[in-house]
Amino acid sequence: MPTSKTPLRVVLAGDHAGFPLKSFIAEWLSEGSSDRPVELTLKDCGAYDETPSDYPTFAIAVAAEIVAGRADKGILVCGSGVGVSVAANKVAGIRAAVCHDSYTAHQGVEHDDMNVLCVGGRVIGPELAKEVIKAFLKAEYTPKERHARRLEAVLKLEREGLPTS
Ligand SMILES: O=C(CO)[C@H](O)[C@H](O)[C@H](O)COP(=O)(O)O
Repeated sequence: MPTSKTPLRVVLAGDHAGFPLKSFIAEWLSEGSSDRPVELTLKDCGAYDETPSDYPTFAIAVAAEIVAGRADKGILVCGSGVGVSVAANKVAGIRAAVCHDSYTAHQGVEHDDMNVLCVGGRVIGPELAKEVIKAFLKAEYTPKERHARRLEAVLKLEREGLPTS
């Protein structure tokens, strides 16, 4: 994670169904926008128009940036947020969730170390999306013992699969 002096590295992507909202988000978070919630750099991995496309492509693009250490947090947009979250969560190291309210968006980071926020472009409008994204980007994981214990159990499941007994 960045220090207070380092900009947050954010990666954004979405399919055709998410394209209108993703475009709005990209413009809002772009360099030069006066309204950005935190210091950040933004990488936009597409889609770049509403030509029908497949959401796993974009979940993979965002997950790859995070797993490679080139981004700190990701934002994915599809029709409902579900497709991209299901796909992104298949990647080790990704903790993605659909959030359409700001409490879930910040609590998911604080308790669960969520690193990818998924939103549905056919579900929420741009102003609510801004509130949700603002909460997500500003939040930091709180390494309390109970959160760390639960997160470690999740990471063990990711590493080892289901317990045999
Ligand atoms: O929203 C989704 C699933 O919950 C998907 O990720 C896609 O965005 C959606 O299925 C696209 O729908 P379309 O009918 O192909 O436009």
